[in-house]
Amino acid sequence: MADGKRFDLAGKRVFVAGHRGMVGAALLRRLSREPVALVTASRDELDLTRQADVEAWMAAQRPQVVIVAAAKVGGILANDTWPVEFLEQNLLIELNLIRSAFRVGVEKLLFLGSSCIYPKHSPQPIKEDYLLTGPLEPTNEWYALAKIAGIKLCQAYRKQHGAEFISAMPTNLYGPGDNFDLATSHVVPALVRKMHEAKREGAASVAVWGTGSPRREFLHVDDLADACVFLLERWSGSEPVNVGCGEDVTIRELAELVRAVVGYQGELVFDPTKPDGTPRKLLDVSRLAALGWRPRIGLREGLAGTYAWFLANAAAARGLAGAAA
Ligand SMILES: NC(=O)C1=CN([C@@H]2O[C@H](COP(=O)(O)OP(=O)(O)OC[C@H]3O[C@@H](n4cnc5c(N)ncnc54)[C@H](OP(=O)(O)O)[C@@H]3O)[C@@H](O)[C@H]2O)C=CC1
Ligand SMILES: C[C@H]1O[C@H](OP(=O)(O)OP(=O)(O)OC[C@H]2O[C@@H](n3cnc4c(=O)[nH]c(N)nc43)[C@H](O)[C@@H]2O)[C@@H](O)[C@@H](O)C1=O
Repeated sequence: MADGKRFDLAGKRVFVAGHRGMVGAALLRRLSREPVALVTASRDELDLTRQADVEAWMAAQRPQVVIVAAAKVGGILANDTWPVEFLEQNLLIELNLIRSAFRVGVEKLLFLGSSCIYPKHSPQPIKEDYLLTGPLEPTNEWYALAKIAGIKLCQAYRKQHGAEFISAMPTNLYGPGDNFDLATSHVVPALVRKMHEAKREGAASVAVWGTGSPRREFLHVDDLADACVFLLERWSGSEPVNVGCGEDVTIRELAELVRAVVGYQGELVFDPTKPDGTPRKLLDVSRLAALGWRPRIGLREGLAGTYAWFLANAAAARGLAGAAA
């Protein structure tokens, strides 16, 4: 904790908003190891964009801890294609959850930002206080503005009311339960699916978006979930905390790694008509490291595990329902 005290999760009712998503599911796996009462609500049970429903549900369920892992999330093309949904839905979800958490006396709330909300040309590695110091990446400025508002709202509730609302800034995430729909997914699940299908069909090449030169830092979602529990117990500052692995690769290097993991023999063809996005967004993770947290899952090991999960769950994986494995 910024002030040294440790928040004790034991015996608490913990609401994981967005529990069916990649991060939410990882949080359930991680929290199942803690003596807590897990509280969840699917979108059918509770549409988090509907204020009155969220207020009524929170008043009835009275969670003591809330992790905001629910959001409208997508890759670079999805963000660029649907600015209204990425701005509007994320503002509504975070406003409803943060506001009703305060109204029902939630003891601690963790909000998730993202490395992509820092200024496009931040000095590297990116420190938490670089937020709002320059123009955003145009492809996801809508999502970024919503996320920045969420961080600021948590800071406002702490400043005005002393609320224990904290924020984390995860880097690019991947792992089991990711979204494999090629139109809306992030790069890792997209390349895993494309190379798997190319291998199965004997295709001579696989299209990789952009030039391959942008650099990205990738953290396995199980490491993120562990960092979230760590921060709930040990961080009580107003400032967000970067969560990453401290190293990055080019998209070309990532594609070559995925090709090796999938066992695809064909060519990679780079498509410069697709956006590269931010040239680099490596996080400075010294604040989290100073608290004593380290990631455990390396990229190659994590990609292999993700592909294994994909093979075992292809028929049911999001964006793949019914697709032949
Ligand atoms: N993936 C990444 O690389 C990164 C993600 N993050 C952050 O982590 C969090 C989770 O991301 P991730 O797990 O990848 O995203 P997913 O899309 O996998 O999960 C998002 C979850 O939010 C739920 N949700 C969305 N809208 C609503 C709604 N209106 N009502 C109820 N539930 C809703 C979804 O429900 P349903 O299953 O029904 O669709 C889903 O379970 C987000 O805050 C994201 O910004 C931060 C950095 C990187
Ligand atoms: C995670 C974080 O950051 C996200 O931004 P991003 O990191 O640019 O997201 P991305 O994973 O979609 O792309 C990473 C890079 O990879 C290249 N790339 C190659 N081939 C494919 C491909 O087939 N699909 C995709 N999606 N990208 C590809 C792509 O061109 C780009 O250069 C935000 O949208 C936002 O969601 C956010 O919170």
